[in-house]
Amino acid sequence: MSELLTLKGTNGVSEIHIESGLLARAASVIGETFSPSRIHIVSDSTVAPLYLEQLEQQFTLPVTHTVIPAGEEHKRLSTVEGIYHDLLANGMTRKDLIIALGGGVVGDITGFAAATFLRGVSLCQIPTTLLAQVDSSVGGKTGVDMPEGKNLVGAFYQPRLVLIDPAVLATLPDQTFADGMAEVVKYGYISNREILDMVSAPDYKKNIERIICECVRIKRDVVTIDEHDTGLRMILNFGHTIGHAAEKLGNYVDLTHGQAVAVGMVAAMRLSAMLGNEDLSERLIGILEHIGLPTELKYGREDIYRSLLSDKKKFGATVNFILVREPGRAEITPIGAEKLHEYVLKL
Ligand SMILES: NC(=O)c1ccc[n+]([C@@H]2O[C@H](COP(=O)([O-])OP(=O)(O)OC[C@H]3O[C@@H](n4cnc5c(N)ncnc54)[C@H](O)[C@@H]3O)[C@@H](O)[C@H]2O)c1
Ligand SMILES: O=C(O)C(=O)C[C@@H](O)[C@H](O)[C@H](O)COP(=O)(O)O
Ligand SMILES: [Zn+2]
Repeated sequence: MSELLTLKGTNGVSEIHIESGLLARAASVIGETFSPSRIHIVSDSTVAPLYLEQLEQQFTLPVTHTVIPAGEEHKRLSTVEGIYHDLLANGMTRKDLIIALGGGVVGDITGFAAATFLRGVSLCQIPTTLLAQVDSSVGGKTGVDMPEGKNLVGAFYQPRLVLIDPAVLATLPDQTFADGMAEVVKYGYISNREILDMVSAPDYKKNIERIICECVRIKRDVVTIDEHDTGLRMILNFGHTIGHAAEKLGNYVDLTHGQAVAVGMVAAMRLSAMLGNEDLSERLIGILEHIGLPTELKYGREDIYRSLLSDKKKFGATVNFILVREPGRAEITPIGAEKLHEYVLKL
């Protein structure tokens, strides 16, 4: 199975290749797109020992790298600063190429470094987690977490190339695979209910390539319509308003992003029911349990409410909340801060 999708963004076209075994011939695909003088690869301390050498040895031009410590708690500005120093020490110029080899953390940090270093250097994403393959490597959101909240500093910056090799998922721990499935379930609820049937099957992992292609296609279509998150793109935030609040309360270590999205989607379904819509939380909980994801918020509701006030969908005293009233279709619903407070306390 091999798929090529394109996404037209304001800083150019993003080509997204999906094919098992692609990492082994990444340099030849990269050579068809870029002609840099040098390449700098950013990876993390778990992914680098598994895949960095395999990638580096394919190039004949100078290749350097930065290996950052693995983990969400390192998705912060000081890590980006370290990458800038390595880029400068290795003489990277504007015509050169930066590659992100890793999960969503490496992708978001490296994307932000590429967007800002010398005011913009070409970027290739090679996502190695399911979450990064179905979501974070596509669409150009880059950035870092702040103690005050999730992803609060960043930039929109499209990678010129995204190389998705589902074969690298073979080394993922089960829990990290499940994290990616949280975003897959999100796509099912916001856009294509057939995904929900696929992931409910006992052997859903067998269909993972098909699932990846469908999720990437949905993300490509949404981002093409609203690259800068001013309207439709907000549906990709289903489960994230409360999810991000929980991630921050756990100091980015107690819950993974995927786990936070899982509990955030259940909370969003319950909140939707409080607004008079059909309660869809029971099936969602069943699917998440089948995948191995948590479903219940472990933090005080008042703390959750305070924490979600840093959400990027808040405008004045209103938060644009993402609701699903029927599987496969999401709605952006403005909720006043006072009402939201009342609902969150009842979750
Ligand atoms: N930019 C976006 O549009 C977007 C979308 C969704 C999520 N995100 C961000 O993505 C991040 C979460 O990404 P994630 O779940 O990939 O986490 P992650 O990058 O921390 O990766 C999870 C763990 O898996 C390890 N790993 C990665 N690939 C591996 C492999 N092939 N084999 C074995 N281990 C491997 C990593 O080293 C890490 O320890 C969050 O910061 C979230 O905010 C961004
Ligand atoms: O690409 C998007 O848009 C998304 O919302 C995808 C989310 O899965 C992702 O976690 C994103 O980083 C959240 O965006 P944010 O703007 O709420 O930080
Ligand atoms: Zn997400």
